[in-house]
Amino acid sequence: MGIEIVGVNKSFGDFVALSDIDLSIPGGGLTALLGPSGGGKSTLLRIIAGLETADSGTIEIEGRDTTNVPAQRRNVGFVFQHYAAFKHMTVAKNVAFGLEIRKRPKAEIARRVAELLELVHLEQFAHRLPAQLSGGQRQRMALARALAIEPSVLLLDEPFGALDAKVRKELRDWLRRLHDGVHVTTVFVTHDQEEALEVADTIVVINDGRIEQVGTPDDLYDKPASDFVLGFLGPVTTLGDRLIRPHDIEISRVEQAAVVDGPITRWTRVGFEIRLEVTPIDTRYAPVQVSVTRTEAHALGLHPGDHVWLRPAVGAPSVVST
Ligand SMILES: Nc1ncnc2c1ncn2[C@@H]1O[C@H](COP(=O)(O)OP(=O)(O)OP(=O)(O)O)[C@@H](O)[C@H]1O
Repeated sequence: MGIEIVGVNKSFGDFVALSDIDLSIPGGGLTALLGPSGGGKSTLLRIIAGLETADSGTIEIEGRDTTNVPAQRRNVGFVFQHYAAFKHMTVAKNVAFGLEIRKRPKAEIARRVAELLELVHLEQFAHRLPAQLSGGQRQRMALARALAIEPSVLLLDEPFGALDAKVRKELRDWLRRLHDGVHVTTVFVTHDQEEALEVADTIVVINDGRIEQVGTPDDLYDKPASDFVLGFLGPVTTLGDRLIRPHDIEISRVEQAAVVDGPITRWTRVGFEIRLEVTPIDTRYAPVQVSVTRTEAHALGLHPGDHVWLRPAVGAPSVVST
């Protein structure tokens, strides 16, 4: 059933943080709220959790209207970027905490904690203190703790944001696998488009307090609804009067039907990729950035200064430049 958000607005003083948000988050899926800093992602997540109240609108979680239900009764698990663990308690005690305050039988708690620690691959760290874990291990403990109460939804606010790139990458693969095993409706906030494209089933792009687009990673990548979405998911350039990705441009050294033509005025090698700038002879148009692999450049016989003809590759997504 998932989460139904209808007509949510939120302002802080004069500042509009969220404007008329309507959103259905599918049950059992992994949904990313993606957008630039300050766009309103965390505010929306906190409203779903009940940590913040909307000025208007309703929130339904798994078919139950929770708009006026306090956070602790919404049955949500929440993980923040900087997880506040109980420093004096062992990892196992931290994970058990939610079950202990719910006064579950001791044997059940012990069994559940063992299961959860296995799930997050921390079995051998059960008796350590949080300070004796790495950042990535601490976030995994936070997830185990959030999952302990068997929440109907799991809400993650930049859960890997404070970790270095390599650990982030490992944890995002791990989160995907964990979710494939647990299937709890999960919503996570990220400003990293690669993280969202790689991990999520559904991506909600949020900018300036509004939803720009909702779709699968393929939908967003192949059919961006706006120049903002196209630009947010990776590098873009202008080709004539359209925005397009630099690797979606077909380049030719022989004259062909083209949007623009002109000399290669810049040539930069970055690993396997060559980034070119072509300055159109038609001065109404801006220089175009084109990306080709070294193999392609070689096959096409391209060199700095060559005159080339550019057009969009067949099926390449593009939007009118505004
Ligand atoms: N309690 C508050 N009081 C005043 N302004 C707030 C408050 N909480 C958030 N804001 C403002 O609302 C806007 C949206 O914040 P929010 O944290 O939701 O954005 P975000 O998209 O999650 O960005 P980030 O990735 O930087 O956290 C920001 O401009 C922020 O300054």
